[in-house]
Order: sequence, then structure tokens, then C-alpha cells
Amino acid sequence: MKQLPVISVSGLLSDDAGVRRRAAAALGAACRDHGFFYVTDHGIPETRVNAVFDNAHRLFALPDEIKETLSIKRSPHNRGYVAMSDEKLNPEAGADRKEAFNIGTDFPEDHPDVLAGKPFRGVNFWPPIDGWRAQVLAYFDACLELGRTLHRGFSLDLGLPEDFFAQHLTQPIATLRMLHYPASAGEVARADGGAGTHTDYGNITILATDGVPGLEVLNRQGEWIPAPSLPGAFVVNIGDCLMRWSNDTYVSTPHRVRPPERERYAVAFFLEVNPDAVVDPRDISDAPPKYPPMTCAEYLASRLNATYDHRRQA
Ligand SMILES: O=C(O)CCC(=O)C(=O)O
Ligand SMILES: [Fe+2]
Repeated sequence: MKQLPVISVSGLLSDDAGVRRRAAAALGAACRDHGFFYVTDHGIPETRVNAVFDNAHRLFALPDEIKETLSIKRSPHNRGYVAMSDEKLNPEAGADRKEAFNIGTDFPEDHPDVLAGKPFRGVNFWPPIDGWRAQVLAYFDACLELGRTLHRGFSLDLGLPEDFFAQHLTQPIATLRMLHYPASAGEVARADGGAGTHTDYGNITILATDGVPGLEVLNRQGEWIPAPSLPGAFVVNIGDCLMRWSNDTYVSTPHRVRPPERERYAVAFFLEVNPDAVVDPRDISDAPPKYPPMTCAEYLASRLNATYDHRRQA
């Protein structure tokens, strides 16, 4: 494979069960064979995607003092601003040359789960920019809907009841993450200096990138192939949580971001499932389970703790 497969999701929305089943089989083949693919016909308007990039530009242009008031170090719930070099996606390689901003599933301050301090159930931090919150949440909701549609396809493909994942996606852990990579300015740097080689942690990631190259994916032959942005398409990849759940039927695939020649922006939507959902390979596979059952929140916390110094110190 030299190029990621392209999967149209329109068939997953058909009223005809046969059409849905065929669309799910094509999706499932991409999840088994590659774990990384483009998704087209997803129904999210270009204006919505453009608006979120515009808001990412406005956010990262804020002065450092303001971004620091929104720091992820003030949130036990993985929300807020991650400063340049504060993250190591590949802990063995060193710090990533990028800054990021995380928005989680939006809860009010007085929500019972927030008051109880449940993991990943916190308030978001909002930058002081007009219209920002509403536009970003609209994009968040659109990605969540697409994520639910894809999970209906996974259920069908995996031979489960079509609503198997829906019950675990009522109030999932989900993170919309804006990313900004500075121009490498011609320095010789690590091939994965923008984002260290890693697999994603959750069930799926829905990624939009601007036209600047940088993302690369490790194919089954062990070669790094570029994953350039394709107009109108998202890049979707399987994360480790769904790989575990499916007992390795679906695969999460290593990827990295090269330090880009020009500054680069990307917006990733990481979709997990409800925090208390038990991720148990026996739900999906009859083969001997390769992983013990774990809740989604436990699994995600274990992965984030390995990525951020501030979480281990807390
Ligand atoms: O910037 C990108 O294209 C990908 C970023 C990524 O892989 C991640 O944040 O998990
Ligand atoms: Fe990633």
C-alpha cells in the first residue's frame, strides 16, 4: 500500500439494510487491513471545517500569557492549552515541536459528574474570542455524529447488533484537539519531530489537516507513506482502545508528523466511548482474549499518564 484507501460513508446512512451491510464491509476491510483511511461523503460542510481552522488560527495567535491561563496543567480532565514541547507522543524520542488545544465533551460546572470529580468529566476552558465556543462546539458535534455513524458500520462489519456501540456512545469521552506545528525553518530534525511516532489511544480519530504536508503512516510493509490532505475528505484511523476491544481484528497503525516546511495546522477529533464502558475483547471476538477487560476511562488515563509529565507529577 502506497496510498490510504478511500471509503465513502454514504452507504452507512442508507435505509436499505443490504446497502448498509455492503458499506460496512468496505469500511471493515480498511479497518482490518490498514487501520487508516480517508472518509468521503461524510456530510460535514466545508464551511464548518473552514470555520474550525479559522478558530484554530485565532487561538494560537493569542499572546502566550493568555494561552497559559488556559493551560492543560490546570485541568485534571485533559482540557486546555499544551505549550510547545510539553508533549512527547514518543517518549523515547523527545519533545514534540507543536502546540495544541483540547476541548472535551462539554459539561456545565454543576453537572453531577463534574461535581463528583469523575475522570474526564470536567469543564472546558474557553479563549476570549467572539463566537469561538459556538463554532467549535458545532464542529465537535458534527464529528461526534460522524463517529457514531462509523461505529454503526463497525458493529455491522463485526457481526454485532447494529446498535452495539451506540449504547456506549451516549456521553462518550471525546476530545477535539487543535494542533499547530511551527515551520521547521530548514533545521535538520527528527523525522517525527512534529509529532513523535505513536498510535492513537481511543476508538477512532477523525482528522482534518490543512494542505501542508507532514503526516506519515507506517504501512504493513514497514514503509512510511505520506497521508496528504484530500479535499472534502477526513483521515480516519483506528485507535488502540478499539484494537483491544476487537481483540486485534481492527488495527491501530503507527504514524508521525514530520517538522513541516511551512507552519501547519491540523484538527483531530479523538473519540472514545463512555468512561464507564467496559472494553472487553470477549464482546466482539470468540478467540481467546488478548487483553483483560478495562474501563475506557482507566485505559485512557493510563495512556495519557505516559505522555505528559504534569499528569505523573499530579
Ligand atoms: O497533525 C496530524 O496530522 C496528526 C496528529 C496526530 O497524529 C495526533 O495528534 O494524534
Ligand atoms: Fe495521532
